[in-house]
Amino acid sequence: MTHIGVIGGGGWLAGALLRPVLADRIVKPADLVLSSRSGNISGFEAWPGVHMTTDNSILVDASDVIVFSVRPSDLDEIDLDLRGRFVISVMASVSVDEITDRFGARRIVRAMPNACAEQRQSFTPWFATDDVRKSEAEFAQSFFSASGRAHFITNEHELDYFTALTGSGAAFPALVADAMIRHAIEAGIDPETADLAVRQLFLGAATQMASISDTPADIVELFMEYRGTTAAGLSAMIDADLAHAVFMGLTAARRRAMQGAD
Ligand SMILES: NC(=O)C1=CN([C@@H]2O[C@H](COP(=O)(O)OP(=O)(O)OC[C@H]3O[C@@H](n4cnc5c(N)ncnc54)[C@H](O)[C@@H]3O)[C@@H](O)[C@H]2O)C=CC1
Ligand SMILES: O=C(O)[C@@H]1CCC=N1
Repeated sequence: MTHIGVIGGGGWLAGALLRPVLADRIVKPADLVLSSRSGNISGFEAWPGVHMTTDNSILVDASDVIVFSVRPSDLDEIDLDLRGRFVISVMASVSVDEITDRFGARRIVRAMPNACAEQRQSFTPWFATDDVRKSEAEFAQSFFSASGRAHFITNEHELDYFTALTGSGAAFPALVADAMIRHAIEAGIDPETADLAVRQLFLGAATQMASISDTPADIVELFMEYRGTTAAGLSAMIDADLAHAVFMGLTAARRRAMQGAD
């Protein structure tokens, strides 16, 4: 894979995915074309060789790999003939069948990264149609590995589930973190310290959960066994059915992901 074109290359997710790819030299700046509505894309100042355009047909002509990173609602205005081309899509809720219907491409990788890609900490499940060549699948794996953990899956429907579970990135943990910060402020801790404390807590917790073999359920059990302050807090949260709220949230997000592009 040599030349990469990213439609919607000025967006949040595209930048988060591409900066690690450029930093790791998986793609050379001169081999990358980004399209946007304005043609002026910031965030790539470190790689002045990157090409930018407002014209998606120029991008397609210059690229071996065409990456779609626009919002699903922006697709209607994109009219391209991609028959015989290799396409990677990171768009939520847009199936490979829809991409084939709209653009004619059959060699499609569909992936669901999240915005933690910017910190190289995305979890990125990806699916490939049967027609995708080995070299293209290898490119997809290395492209997404630059920004986190890329994970090949064989069932496209699971991507809609992962859109809810992990595509949301920091959003769901941030909701819990914000509730903790607000509680700390109500308890009299100054807002700056509360913010610092909870961010560090989440960093420590995430680092620990990623590095030890105990599951999250094991960690809860371990603290419950102390029958101390943490167990008192955990018991109250379990009694308040925190898990129910999480299940409701993930179910709503999955339902939305399965509704398709609108
Ligand atoms: N932001 C996130 O955390 C995640 C986003 N996604 C998916 O990634 C896609 C992009 O999302 P974001 O980067 O967050 O959105 P965004 O709004 O930041 O970026 C989309 C970009 O596409 C550009 N664009 C729109 N129409 C265009 C056209 N015709 N030609 C060229 N560029 C065009 C827009 O100007 C914008 O810069 C969406 O489909 C979303 O579902 C998937 C997982 C996570
Ligand atoms: O919230 C959204 O719809 C997109 C897809 C996954 C993350 N962001």
